[in-house]
Amino acid sequence: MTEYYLAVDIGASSGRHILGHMEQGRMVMEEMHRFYNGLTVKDGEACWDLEQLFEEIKTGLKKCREAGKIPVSMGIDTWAVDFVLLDDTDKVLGNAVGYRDKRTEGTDRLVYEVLPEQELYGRTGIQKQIFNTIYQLMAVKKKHPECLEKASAMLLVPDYFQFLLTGRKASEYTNATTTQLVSPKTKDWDFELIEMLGYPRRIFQPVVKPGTVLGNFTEEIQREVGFDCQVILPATHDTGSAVLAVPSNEDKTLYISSGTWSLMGVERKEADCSEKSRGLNFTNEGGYDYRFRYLKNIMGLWMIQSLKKELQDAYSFAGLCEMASGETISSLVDCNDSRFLAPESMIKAVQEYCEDTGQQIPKTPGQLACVIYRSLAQCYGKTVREIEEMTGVHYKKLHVVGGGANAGYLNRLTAASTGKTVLAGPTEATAIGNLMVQMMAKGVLADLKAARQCVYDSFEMKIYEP
Ligand SMILES: Nc1ncnc2c1ncn2[C@@H]1O[C@H](COP(=O)(O)OP(=O)(O)OP(=O)(O)O)[C@@H](O)[C@H]1O
Ligand SMILES: C[C@H](O)[C@H](O)[C@@H](O)C(=O)CO
Repeated sequence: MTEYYLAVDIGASSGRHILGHMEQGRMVMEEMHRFYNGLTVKDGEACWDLEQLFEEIKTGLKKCREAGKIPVSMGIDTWAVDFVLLDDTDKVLGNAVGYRDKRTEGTDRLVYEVLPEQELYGRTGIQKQIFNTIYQLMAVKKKHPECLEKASAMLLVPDYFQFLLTGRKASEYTNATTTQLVSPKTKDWDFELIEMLGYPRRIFQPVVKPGTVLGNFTEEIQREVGFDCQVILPATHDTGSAVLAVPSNEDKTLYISSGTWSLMGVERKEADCSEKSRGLNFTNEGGYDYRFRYLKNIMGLWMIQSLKKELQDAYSFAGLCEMASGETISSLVDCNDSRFLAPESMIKAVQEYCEDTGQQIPKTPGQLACVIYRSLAQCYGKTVREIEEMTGVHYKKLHVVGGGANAGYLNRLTAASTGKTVLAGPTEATAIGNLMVQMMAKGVLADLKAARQCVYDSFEMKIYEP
């Protein structure tokens, strides 16, 4: 009988339930449910609708039952850094504020009053992003101290959903590292740092590795969805899952996990917490098997997503990409400029940047998309050179995984700007990486090497030469 495994992969713009099984040594995937995700404003704060997302999670589970494809196990991954605080009756305290909200403005200074930025990087290895959990908790401490006082637990978003399914609280390691409160040496919470910052120690749950069996569904969930299954923690940070599925067993592999963000980097055995690395704003995110993802967060296709939304979804992603490829405008923006993180209008933000820098102002949808794609590609080129400088390795190929691997024009630009052969795909890398960890935990895939070989054998890649 076929054994199914279920990955629930929720990105910042969409979520999906993907069932996976093995057939003659290959992984076969089937999409069971897909749903929208995005931020909505509540009490003046940009929030995730976690209740709605949990409903979608259960809807997808019911669809598996209806199809007669009940998974042996399941696991959830989402974007990183965001969390909920729970009181001692497990009720959520305050809003589920999203990382693009402005509440963290100025909280970096408050953190650095406790510990200088250089020291913080030296002990966590995590890139400064104003939305990291460390700064978000400082915002809560400043604006809603009563929430921190009442809190008995902090759970990152996938940990929270998995708690709702099983009744068990834990902090999955790969996602926990994005809080900037975990030590790359001990792979555990840095309680000294946590206490210095005045965050209550009691709210931090035990850190557990991907592959941990969290437990079975509660009786209530079993009754509602109509079956029971094990919850096995994947790399719950979606980037952690996506990078697992980069189809290469070569020691020196360069990748971009391309979705809402473009996460460009390499895998390393040790974290580089040096001043030089901090200066270039590289991060050392915790990965499967205690590998580190040495990478840079680049603003990514969020810019295209925002453009598409602002144009009232009049064009598809494929359409925008195609239109952009026919344009000749040469204006470029610095994608990592903070003005692009959460602008009221992405169109205006791009146009103003071009105006401020004396470049041609893009006007049409095609021109706007062209400027964004070209700017992303330029940023990839610069980042590759920095990675090569930091690692002392010359890379020949660049793997692009995630939804952005569909963007043919961007892939062509990327090959040109980096000088690397671009291998695009798989596009559902995050779900695949999620499934890989469950299958490794169950012994269906022997180890990471075998699992990556299986991805290579199972999914197509498109090749773009520089
Ligand atoms: N056919 C296509 N042509 C061009 N671009 C595409 C196409 N399909 C998807 N994309 C790009 O991929 C992006 C979606 O990627 P993906 O589905 O991995 O994101 P996500 O899961 O919602 O978010 P996250 O990266 O946070 O996980 C879109 O924003 C779009 O820019
Ligand atoms: C904030 C983002 O969630 C995070 O940095 C990124 O790695 C991600 O999760 C992309 O989906």
